[in-house]
Amino acid sequence: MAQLNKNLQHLFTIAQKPARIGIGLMSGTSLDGLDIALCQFTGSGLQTQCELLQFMTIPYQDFFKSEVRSVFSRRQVDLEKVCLLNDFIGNYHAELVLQALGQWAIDTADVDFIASHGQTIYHAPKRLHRQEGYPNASLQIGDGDHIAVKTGILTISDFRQKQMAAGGEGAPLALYGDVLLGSKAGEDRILINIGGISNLTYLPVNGDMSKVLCSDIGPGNTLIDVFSRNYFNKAFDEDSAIAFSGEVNEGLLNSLLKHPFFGEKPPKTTGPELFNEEYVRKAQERSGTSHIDPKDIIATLSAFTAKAIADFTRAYLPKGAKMFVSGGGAKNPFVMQYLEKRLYRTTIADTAALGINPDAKEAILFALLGNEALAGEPLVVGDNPSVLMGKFSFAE
Ligand SMILES: Nc1ncnc2c1ncn2[C@@H]1O[C@H](COP(=O)(O)OP(=O)(O)OP(=O)(O)O)[C@@H](O)[C@H]1O
Ligand SMILES: CC(=O)N[C@H]1[C@@H]2OC[C@@H](O2)[C@@H](O)[C@@H]1O[C@H](C)C(=O)O
Repeated sequence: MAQLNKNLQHLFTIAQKPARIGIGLMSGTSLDGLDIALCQFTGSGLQTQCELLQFMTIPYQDFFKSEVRSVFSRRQVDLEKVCLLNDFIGNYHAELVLQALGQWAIDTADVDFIASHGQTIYHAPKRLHRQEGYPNASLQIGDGDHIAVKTGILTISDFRQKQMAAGGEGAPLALYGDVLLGSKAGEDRILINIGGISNLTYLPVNGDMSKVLCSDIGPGNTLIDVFSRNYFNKAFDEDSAIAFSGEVNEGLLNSLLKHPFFGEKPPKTTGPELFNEEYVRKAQERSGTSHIDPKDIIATLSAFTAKAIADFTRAYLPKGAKMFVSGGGAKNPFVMQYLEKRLYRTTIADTAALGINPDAKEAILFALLGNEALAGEPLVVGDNPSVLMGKFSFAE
């Protein structure tokens, strides 16, 4: 029988290891930086044991942010810039991985794989684009071959395409990680991530996979960030200082919540393609609040994030479930307090209570999906696409 070539032998060896070291990379819609999670895995599927060995977020420089923003969630872009950024981001993320490994004093040869989300630049489920004959679509850039060649580490990337090919909207992939790491028999749980966009996974008390629900909810920090930048020249509303100094405008809040997306049944996905500056401006026009104090806009947008979560929870999830929050929004006290007030009968903690670092959760998710791509079996969770995701890039 012919020998497997070197790449396939390497793949085979890693796939058969009893334990694997993997790096998960997440660059989210907030564009704050690259999250890098170094994880050790034993087993796969529902038997997965995952230990977070190291984690860091390397903040992006302003130049990089503005380059990405020039194409991010925009319908009209400089196509050459998209092409350049795809390779540039792959290369740049590889450099950041090498930087992190250097700081942790870990040799690249000790890492079995990198699982990279890339940078979403456009997310277009059918519910958004509504173009006859076109499928659900989503585009993540930051090419995996560049990461593999530059780091010398087997890289798995572009996870969302397979999930869409199998009928999904390409998100939230948190479903798979939350089921594998977050379920606990005897406890009704809601795992919620408040990043640029907020999403949640409901994990039922009896482990009934047909009842698991994972969906985007609406804006997380994205609108708060945009308006903090525009009006206050701040990347975000740190510790809700601006929101606490303003007042929620109920007219604007109601207008923001009036969009068919909120009435659509979950699971559903969204992004800054919908929840953007124009969305807010239109809501302001409709509610006659175009000239209110910018502090009140920030307070209202923070309330919008929290109320959308509370409304979703009340509409679709059983009372009494415990809520565990992750993502940067968990550090926004205005959002958290508003949520606690609206869901006063719900116990709310951050995912640290489950032993999951709330900042690292999404990067861990991708490491986990990489581990599954190597050694797992497609997970069956209700009607959700049951597939292993990710494309393999070899270093040589
Ligand atoms: N101390 C803080 N006070 C208020 N907000 C904060 C604080 N720290 C972080 N944030 C918010 O969290 C955001 C970053 O969140 P996170 O890193 O979870 O987003 P992301 O991973 O890019 O998003 P997504 O999950 O949508 O892809 C910041 O842009 C900011 O809005
Ligand atoms: C297309 C895309 O990048 N979506 C992100 C975004 O950020 C949060 C929310 O919208 C979620 O659907 C998803 O990311 C997480 C990691 C997910 O797929 O679970």
